[in-house]
Amino acid sequence: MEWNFKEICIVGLGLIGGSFALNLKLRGFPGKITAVDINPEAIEKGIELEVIDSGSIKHSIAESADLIVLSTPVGVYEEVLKQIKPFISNRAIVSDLGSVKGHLVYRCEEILKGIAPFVGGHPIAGTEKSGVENVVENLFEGAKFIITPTENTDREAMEKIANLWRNLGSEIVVMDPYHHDRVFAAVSHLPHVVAYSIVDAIDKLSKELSTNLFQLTGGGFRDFTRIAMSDPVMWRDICIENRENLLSALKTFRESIEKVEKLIEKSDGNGLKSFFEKAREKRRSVK
Ligand SMILES: NC(=O)c1ccc[n+]([C@@H]2O[C@H](COP(=O)([O-])OP(=O)(O)OC[C@H]3O[C@@H](n4cnc5c(N)ncnc54)[C@H](O)[C@@H]3O)[C@@H](O)[C@H]2O)c1
Ligand SMILES: O=C(O)C(=O)C[C@]1(C(=O)O)C=C[C@@H](O)C=C1
Repeated sequence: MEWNFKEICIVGLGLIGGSFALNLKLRGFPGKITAVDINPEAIEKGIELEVIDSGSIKHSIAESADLIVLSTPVGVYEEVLKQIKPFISNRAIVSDLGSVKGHLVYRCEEILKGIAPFVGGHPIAGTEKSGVENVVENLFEGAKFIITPTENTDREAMEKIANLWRNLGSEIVVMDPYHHDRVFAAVSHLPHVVAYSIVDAIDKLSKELSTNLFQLTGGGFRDFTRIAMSDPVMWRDICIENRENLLSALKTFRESIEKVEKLIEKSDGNGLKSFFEKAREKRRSVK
């Protein structure tokens, strides 16, 4: 296996940054792994779990890295890049693992102009948990890793990032950054917002019925709302950074809800059956 990098510094050592570090180690990455986090406990835990070799709350730890990977919530990217900028070596590449790309990728390129090449990336794997204490072995194995180049992207840097993720067992998909945001507004951001909203609705219904409905839930509720246990800061930032695409996906979702609502109102059995059949076939086609 060719690794191309000698020292990787992860900025934001949470579930995803920590899982990235852990799986680099499990796959035999021979170099050093360091991390920066505003939370000293994340660094302590990362060292204790042997996920990183060393870490700090100071950005200066990144100065010997030849790869710096952002894995904070997307809302602080700008602040983080400005803080780390003075410490980026002239050999380093900067990449990220964030859930929103589009304008953010261009903003990162702008901040790093003349300093380091930036390669936007997004692993399509995760869990509803957060924090380095919840790292997952083989999280990226068989998962897609989206790379979002722009017309400015350094192709050699991009190939090195693609190779690194292939080494972790991921399948590389190359996508335009703005297209990425429309796609993931639909398949990831919309379901999360809907899951949080379902919980909100059931909470209201609990009050209406003077019954704690959450004590009476079964598998349907559990399967549907697992992701409503996801980190609120991460999802706040995703919703704001991908606002336009998410609003447009929500509009389409509202049309679907209105459609099924009308069928129920009319007690249209055939209509409902065909609506459910179509959705069932689509869902069954997804592995
Ligand atoms: N959780 C998922 O399923 C998932 C999947 C793919 C991508 N992502 C993306 O990965 C990134 C990280 O998500 P996560 O689930 O690991 O979140 P997390 O909450 O587990 O970890 C985020 C870490 O960033 C640190 N942090 C916050 N602000 C910081 C700052 N200014 N400087 C340095 N560190 C800071 C936090 O202390 C925390 O340790 C996000 O951008 C998210 O969109 C998440
Ligand atoms: O499995 C989960 O808990 C996830 O939410 C993972 C998930 C997703 O929506 O599929 C969440 C956000 C990411 O950017 C990528 C993956």
